[in-house]
Amino acid sequence: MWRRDSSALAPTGPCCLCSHQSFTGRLGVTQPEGEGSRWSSGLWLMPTLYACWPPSSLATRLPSLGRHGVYEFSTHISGCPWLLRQRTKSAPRSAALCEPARAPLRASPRLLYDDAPDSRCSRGRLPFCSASLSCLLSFSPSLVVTPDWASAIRVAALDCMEEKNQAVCHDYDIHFYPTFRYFKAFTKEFTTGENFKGPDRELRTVRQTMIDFLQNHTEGSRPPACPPLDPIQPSDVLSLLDNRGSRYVAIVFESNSSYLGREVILDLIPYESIVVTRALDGDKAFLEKLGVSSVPSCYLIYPNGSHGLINVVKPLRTFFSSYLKSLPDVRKKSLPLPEKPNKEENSEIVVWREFDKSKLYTVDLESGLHYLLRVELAAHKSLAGAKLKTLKDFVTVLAKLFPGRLPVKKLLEMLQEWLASLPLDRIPYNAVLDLVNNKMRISGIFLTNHIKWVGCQGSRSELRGYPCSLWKLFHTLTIEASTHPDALVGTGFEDDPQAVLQTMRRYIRTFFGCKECGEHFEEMAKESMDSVKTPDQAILWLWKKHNVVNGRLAGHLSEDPRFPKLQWPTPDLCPACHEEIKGLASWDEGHVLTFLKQHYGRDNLLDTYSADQGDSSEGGTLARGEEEEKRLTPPEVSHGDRDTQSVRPPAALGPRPALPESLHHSLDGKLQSLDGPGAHKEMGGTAPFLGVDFSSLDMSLCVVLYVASSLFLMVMYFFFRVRSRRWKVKHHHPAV
Ligand SMILES: Cc1cc2nc3c(=O)[nH]c(=O)nc-3n(C[C@H](O)[C@H](O)[C@H](O)COP(=O)(O)OP(=O)(O)OC[C@H]3O[C@@H](n4cnc5c(N)ncnc54)[C@H](O)[C@@H]3O)c2cc1C
Repeated sequence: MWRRDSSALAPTGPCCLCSHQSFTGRLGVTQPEGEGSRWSSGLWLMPTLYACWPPSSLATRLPSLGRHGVYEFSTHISGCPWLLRQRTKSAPRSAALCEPARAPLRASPRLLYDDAPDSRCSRGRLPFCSASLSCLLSFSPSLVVTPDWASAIRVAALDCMEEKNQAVCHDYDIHFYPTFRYFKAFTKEFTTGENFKGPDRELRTVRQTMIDFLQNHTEGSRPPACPPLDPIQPSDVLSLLDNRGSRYVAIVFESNSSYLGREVILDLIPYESIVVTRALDGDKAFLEKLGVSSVPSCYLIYPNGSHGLINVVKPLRTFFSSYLKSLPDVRKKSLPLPEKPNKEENSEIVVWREFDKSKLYTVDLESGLHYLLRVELAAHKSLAGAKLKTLKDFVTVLAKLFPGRLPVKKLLEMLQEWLASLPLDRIPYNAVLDLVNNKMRISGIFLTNHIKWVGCQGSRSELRGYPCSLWKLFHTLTIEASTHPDALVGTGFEDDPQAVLQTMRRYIRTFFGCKECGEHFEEMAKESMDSVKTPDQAILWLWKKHNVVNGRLAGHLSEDPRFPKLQWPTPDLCPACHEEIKGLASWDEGHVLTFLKQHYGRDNLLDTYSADQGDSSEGGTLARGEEEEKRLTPPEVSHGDRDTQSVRPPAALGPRPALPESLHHSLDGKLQSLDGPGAHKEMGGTAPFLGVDFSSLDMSLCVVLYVASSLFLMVMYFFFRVRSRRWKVKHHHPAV
């Protein structure tokens, strides 16, 4: 039976890292497909104290984990069953695990997950919980340090409380918790690893120890992905200045004791077209010659040979890294995407639209709304019960809070009023579509009927798009709810600080085409949405959760290399949002809130690229020849069993790679059906009547004729009536 010994949990400094521990690991093990070809070093930590079980070795456990286990073991430096468990979601995470570990572990390396903020575990909110294993379990192991470093050094945590792990813990002779062990790259033989030797267990110390550990690899044994970390000499700097190359070279000048340069070097590992190196500040005359008056400073050599110091608001790691990552042509190395079966789709040309990332574009929000109302909802043949309620509430929130252009707002209001006045408890989706398409042709009501991404455009057609616009829409709604508190009066949502979040949550759960995303979001919502007590907290909640998703998806196939998933806003967008406490990057939430209100506020909305509202002839812009703007009107007929399945967006909508394979297949099937004959028939373009197709023009003429003939009949009626009266008066002979 395992036993908890809370007295032994006390953070007794170096004692927790006693040298007699041993812990094995073929960490620094292989990628599955490479079998030894790609190696990285690794660190394991043992954050909780529990007794261990009888011996067994990790090596003997590996075969039983199968290929998947080896994969987990290698890519995340873990063969830990709990990691597999986390992956397969077979066992729920236990929040209760936080509890026993709280106080005793206060001084442990809580900031190991500094780069993956989560409200339950992040610094400041639940500091005592922060070192508990369950918090660690919440994150992808590579995030425990930072995803950018993952190809050089990986981190995994092993829970010795888990019965399955106790044999391993015993085998490695783990007695104290947390225990950190380092395993060098290319380690083939069984080794117990190196113990962490540091003055404390703060994240900064652990991170710096990791850097030392990486640097201590000899030249040939360093993980291939890890760039040289030693400083270069002034003569090397001079030769770099003389040589023009095809990429940027950044040189961080710093003092001997600084780790900033090495951190920036590691931060830039996944980026191409840039090399980062570091030099020390020993030779003052040389620094003066370059104009370096203080350290740390970053000197940049541009591909065209020009060079100079870069200007950042604060000389901090995040600011330097963010600046370098945002240089023109500096991109995240792209991961090979699975080949698309359709060659024609492959050759699609994406027209690039210049945009300002500090602005919000109406066209993104409207394209998102178009997709949501005309494509995503179209997957549901009819709407009833909870589904209908979700739609009604969502449209109400949209109608009251959408900050965009008037014709779109009017359309949403019309839809909301119609839905609210419906006596029915089941409506066909087509009725909604008729309204969205404004078949009544009421002037001043209009929503674009095609996709055009600007701030949400991807460098490839399958990246970004709709999910990006959805995030932006939801952020905008939370801001509107906070800045216009009266907007929801009379809707039943007044005084509900969670109104937008809960409505969004239900929309995502019920209608969002990416089911997996919906499940992830639901998990986060369950965890902490209820803690939101004010509209401002709702803004911050969504911002934090979006960053959690960003953290989880960094390096994922769905990541656009041109728009890497970063913790947002980046320092260049909001320098005041970032601060450093004890060497650790952190957020100033007050400034973040101000920034979000400005960024997602009405005044920041740009109408550039938006469809001309006067041109409500559906697809005016398309007619102007922008080939990549596909109309996305689903067929009105044959919904079949679509009620239960999602219509996958065409290539332009993303995030295709993020979706599970099975979903791809079903969605592709739907898409093919959309591509079939008649699939692109315009909604409202023709209306069949007595077997004859009438065009919109025919219908309009009918209405005009109808009105004209009614008027004519009325005029005739009054004319004859007046005439008959006159005739009566004229021929009236009063009786004598
Ligand atoms: C609710 C929801 C859940 C999702 N879950 C998953 C999932 O589980 N798996 C998956 O593969 N994909 C998921 N997605 C899709 C994924 O999050 C991205 O939307 C998609 O990969 C496109 O990424 P992007 O680069 O356009 O940036 P996005 O993450 O879509 O962000 C769009 C824009 O919002 C701004 N932004 C970024 N971060 C923040 C922030 N923290 N706060 C405010 N604004 C910010 C930036 O300007 C950014 O360009 C989800 C989408 C949504 C709407």
